[in-house]
Amino acid sequence: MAIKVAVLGSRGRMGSETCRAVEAADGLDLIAGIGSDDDLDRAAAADVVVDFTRPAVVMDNLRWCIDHRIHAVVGTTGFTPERLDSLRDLLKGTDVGVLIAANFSIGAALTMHFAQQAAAFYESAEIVELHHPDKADAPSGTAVATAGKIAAARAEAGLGDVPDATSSGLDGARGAVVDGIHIHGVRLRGLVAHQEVLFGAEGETLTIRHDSLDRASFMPGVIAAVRAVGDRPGLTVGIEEILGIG
Ligand SMILES: NC(=O)C1=CN([C@@H]2O[C@H](COP(=O)(O)OP(=O)(O)OC[C@H]3O[C@@H](n4cnc5c(N)ncnc54)[C@H](OP(=O)(O)O)[C@@H]3O)[C@@H](O)[C@H]2O)C=CC1
Ligand SMILES: O=C(O)C1=N[C@H](C(=O)O)C[C@H](O)C1
Repeated sequence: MAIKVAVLGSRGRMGSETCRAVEAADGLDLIAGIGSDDDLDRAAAADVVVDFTRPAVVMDNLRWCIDHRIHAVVGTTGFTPERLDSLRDLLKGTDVGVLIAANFSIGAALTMHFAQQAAAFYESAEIVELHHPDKADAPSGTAVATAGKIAAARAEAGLGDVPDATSSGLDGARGAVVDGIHIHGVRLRGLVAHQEVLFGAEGETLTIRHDSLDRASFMPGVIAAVRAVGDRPGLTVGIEEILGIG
């Protein structure tokens, strides 16, 4: 039987791309596209809700999904450790699956995986994320997730703080610091979603770069997550396990 899918944020950049991908996918049936003015009850018959909305509304959407026993695939950014803990609490004792990924592209998942592997070998690490200028949040969710993985690998390897002698400068000149890793954000017309992870040690640097040139790049991951989420009760963070690199 087809999986019935509702898309929240269906008139947005990612939501509209997702509606097209769901309609084109075998075994998936798009039953509702929901915008900010629409009643969520239009999604009540869905097996899976896909959320590409805004950090400010996504938690309310997920509470509604869990209350209605509907699985959710979430690409919206803004998931702090506190938000993830509160979702785990809400999911306890249910068979609902929620899968959240800051980035559904294969290349971004591989970038994070490679960055985590490289992190233990380099004294310095910084991230540059580059996006279209209509993006509302900074730094990107992908950069925040990447910083978390690098920081965890550094801690496990016993590395201390990244070296940085800056003692004076303009606010923001060294980027935002997430888990001890500096993240620099670029917003430029013409871009979609791009990230460079830079590592440095004495006499060498390593740069891992990923470019999403089209939002189509996110769709294989979204569709795979929609197919998988019903068999994964509880909270899944990232698509690494679905790709077999988790
Ligand atoms: N995980 C991933 O792979 C990716 C994640 N993202 C993330 O996805 C999110 C959306 O990005 P993007 O599509 O570019 O943003 P857009 O601004 O293009 O789309 C967001 C949409 O959400 C709608 N919306 C807002 N509130 C609600 C609500 N309560 N119910 C239903 N719809 C609502 C908006 O409608 P309205 O205009 O009417 O307010 C808008 O159409 C961001 O957090 C972004 O970072 C983006 C790309 C890839
Ligand atoms: O807003 C975007 O466009 C993107 N958002 C996600 C993020 O913040 O990491 C994923 C990707 O970078 C595109």
